Amino acid sequence: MVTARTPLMAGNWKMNFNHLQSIAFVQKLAWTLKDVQHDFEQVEVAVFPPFTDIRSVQTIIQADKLELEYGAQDLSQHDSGAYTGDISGEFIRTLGARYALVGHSERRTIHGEDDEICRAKVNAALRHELVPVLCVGESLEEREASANPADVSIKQLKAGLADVTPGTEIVIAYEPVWAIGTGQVATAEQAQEVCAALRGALAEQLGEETAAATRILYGGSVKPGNVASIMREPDIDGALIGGASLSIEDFSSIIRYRSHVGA
Ligand SMILES: O=C[C@H](O)COP(=O)(O)O
Repeated sequence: MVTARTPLMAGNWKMNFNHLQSIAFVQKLAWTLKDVQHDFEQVEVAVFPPFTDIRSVQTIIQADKLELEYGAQDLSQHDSGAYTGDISGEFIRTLGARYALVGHSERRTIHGEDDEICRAKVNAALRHELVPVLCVGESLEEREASANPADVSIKQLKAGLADVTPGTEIVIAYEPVWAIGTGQVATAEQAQEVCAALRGALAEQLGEETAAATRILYGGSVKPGNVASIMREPDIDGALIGGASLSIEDFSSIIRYRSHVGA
């Protein structure tokens, strides 16, 4: 059973793997974790496939009774109607998904999603009983221009959660844009500094109790070699993993960070 702040290792596949590849990957991941006797009560594992793979991933997880969770990489802020190309939270929830990413930096920068859209998408996810994973983080220019590296993330968090009420389950993912896909991971101290500030902002907005129960993930070039030091930080409750989540070896090693020497 997943309890508050059970570490969450979330693999964001981005636009990788077609539905056939997704079936093979999920099966192999499950076998690998079974072989190493992964304890799903200690670390929750979730995958975020492209929309077209979600049904296949659901079928494998249900048929083999796997303890993996899954979610969508995005969702529409609308529920139904004339929104060509959009996918509603209701469709995603009907496929058994638990999570939906909102405001990933690639959505913000490539698709122009601003804080208002993210706010509407967080609300749409909650309307359909999906747990929104709100992604926040600063670009390199923003980090260099600001006295406080957490300023941009706090602004994005407050805007995205503007309509959320205390006690609601949400997940925050801090992803400094300069660390995504670059191999340039934030140091554990840099990540902790911003995640602690985000927890403070959550306390201001939703109260101490909700802040203490909310998982805050770090994302940006997480690999088997750096995950243990990141996970030692008190305000980091998991990782949102891009590139390394496409390799069974790397992703399962990240999931098993507790077994790393010195972890
Ligand atoms: O959603 C995942 C992040 O964008 C991190 O991607 P990355 O691990 O390839 O740097």
